[in-house]
Amino acid sequence: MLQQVNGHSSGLDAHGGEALREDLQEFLGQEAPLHLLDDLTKVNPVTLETVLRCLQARYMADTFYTNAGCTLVALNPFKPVPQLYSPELMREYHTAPQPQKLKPHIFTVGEQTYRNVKSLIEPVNQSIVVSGESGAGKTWTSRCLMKFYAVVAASPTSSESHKVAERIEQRILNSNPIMEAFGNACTLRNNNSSRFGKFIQLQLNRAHQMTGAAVQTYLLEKTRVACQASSERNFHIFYQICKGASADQRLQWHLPEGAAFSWLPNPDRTLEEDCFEVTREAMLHLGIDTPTQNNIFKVLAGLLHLGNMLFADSEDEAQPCQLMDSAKCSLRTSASLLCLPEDPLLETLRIRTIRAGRQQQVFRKPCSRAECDTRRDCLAKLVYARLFDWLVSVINSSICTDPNSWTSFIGLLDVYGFESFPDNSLEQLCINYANEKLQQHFVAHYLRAQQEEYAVEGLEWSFVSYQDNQTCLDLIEGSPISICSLINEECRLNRPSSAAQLRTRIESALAGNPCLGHDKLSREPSFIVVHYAGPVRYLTAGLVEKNKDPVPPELTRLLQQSQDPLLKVLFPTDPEEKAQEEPSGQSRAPVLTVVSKFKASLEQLLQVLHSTTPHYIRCIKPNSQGQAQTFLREEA
Ligand SMILES: Nc1ncnc2c1ncn2[C@@H]1O[C@H](COP(=O)(O)OP(=O)(O)OP(=O)(O)O)[C@@H](O)[C@H]1O
Repeated sequence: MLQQVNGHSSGLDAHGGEALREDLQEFLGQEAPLHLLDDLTKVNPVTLETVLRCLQARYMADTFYTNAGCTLVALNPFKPVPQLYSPELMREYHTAPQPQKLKPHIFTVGEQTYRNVKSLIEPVNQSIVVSGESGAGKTWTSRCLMKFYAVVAASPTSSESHKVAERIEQRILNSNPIMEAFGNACTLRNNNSSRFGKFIQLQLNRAHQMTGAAVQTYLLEKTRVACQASSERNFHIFYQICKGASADQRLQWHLPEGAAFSWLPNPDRTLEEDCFEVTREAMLHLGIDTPTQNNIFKVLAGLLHLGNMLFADSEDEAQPCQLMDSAKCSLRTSASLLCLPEDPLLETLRIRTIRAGRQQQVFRKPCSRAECDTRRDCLAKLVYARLFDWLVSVINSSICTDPNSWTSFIGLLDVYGFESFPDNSLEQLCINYANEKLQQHFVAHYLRAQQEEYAVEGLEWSFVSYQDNQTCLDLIEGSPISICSLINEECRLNRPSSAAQLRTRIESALAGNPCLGHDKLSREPSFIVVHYAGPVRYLTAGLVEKNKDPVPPELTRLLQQSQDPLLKVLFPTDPEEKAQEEPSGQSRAPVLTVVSKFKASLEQLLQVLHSTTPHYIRCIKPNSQGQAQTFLREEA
């Protein structure tokens, strides 16, 4: 990133432009050795064209890792390359006197990080930030790094401690199939797409052996339980139980072969991720016994039947909507699987209770068909999200050790990449906000720190102006007014406001920010945020409601009545919890919106990252079809 004074200027005056073209031609003329350039900073001149040519040449030569200064670029091979991840190779990088002299690899990053911990130079704790778009290989890379540490952070001398490390290592590795079964899904971009972010803290003792780990997850895409985009699927676990259940289990869970579920689209598509046995095995290893597993799967089957409960429009507004004839059986089955009384389940879905007046009188109001659907979906999302959090806590209690037994850690961050769809909403806003924060962290750490270091050392160099994304972050999260504060304000005031009004409020309050734009041609009310990775158009419709993520208290109370052992754990009848569940507008407690919770967890994460020495791996998807040996530059 740093440019020497005597090097080639990037300013394109007439002579400079000519010089650059000549350099470019000269560079591209040497096609043959291009793939041997193992550091993109050695590419000269550094242009999009030359960098992509270099990566392409390396990809075609089956060389998937390239340094880019302090970052490692990882190209997704889209084919198995077992020799690249063998334990022998791990040991080779681990024992090399100077691993950075070996070919670029994620193991170089892994080993460098490990040596940093051993060196005890502050900050001792390390983090590896794995970034890239969906399907680029972040989860794969994180998994490989975990395997690397499981091998190199085990003690070769003491067989007892080796066993302990292996046990912990195996448990840590076993957390992957569970989290992927419950948190990953097949999307248009990736058959095994993580629908949540995660930070794994690998904990090391004084002897630098792995003694435990802790997982923190971020923003599970729970809407997927009840709503899947066309050609996408629900979370893998639903397909696993439908495909992998035994005849006996099918009877117990009411899942006859070929049963159709509205929340289970594309069931005919079989993926390697559909392996129920792998999930069950991993759960067993982490201490989730067979009866508890069966309980989990029974509840999930209950949710599938819940999804088949379709309501008909009510002719009289004063009367509750009726269930469609075909859905009556689904009500019965769902109620029985969730151990809920049938009538209260139906009533809760179709009748809203409102408290009003000084005495908080309770009124019952029949819901419209759309409201019934929303309440049904909300019930499923509520159960699934709590189940996911509970699983993460079970995983943590199985892989965590006594806080006194570890002294340092290596954190692996696998976050969702930057997203831009034709229509974007709150989910993308949060994801892209997280990416802006990480980009800022990256910029601050490498570019600014290094340039300042050069200045202090008096080295001769020319200042490279880099894109600082503070303006964009001010727009999203700044104080006192930002997009986040404005949508939070709408939630707090709980006033009726249309999508158009929200757009106007955002546009007028933040007009001065150059990162805010608007799409004149857009028919739906929207605003544009010019992110570091490109402009994204967000629709304002539904933003406030999604941000509130309201859970009608009747739904929680209903689930607290369940006789199912798992649901009893997920929905305890704790008075404090009851108070928290009060919907916005009825409670005096400050509204905890999706955005404010996400912002708080992001700030916590950044604090952890700031306290560590960071390392970056940027995963790149060479084509969007997932094909090996294909590098499509226009898509990169
Ligand atoms: N190093 C690799 N070797 C072989 N195949 C790989 C490698 N990295 C990724 N893949 C393939 O690419 C697919 C997508 O990778 P992965 O799931 O890690 O992407 P991701 O960046 O985590 O995506 P998302 O953000 O959607 O979760 C994998 O399922 C695997 O088939």
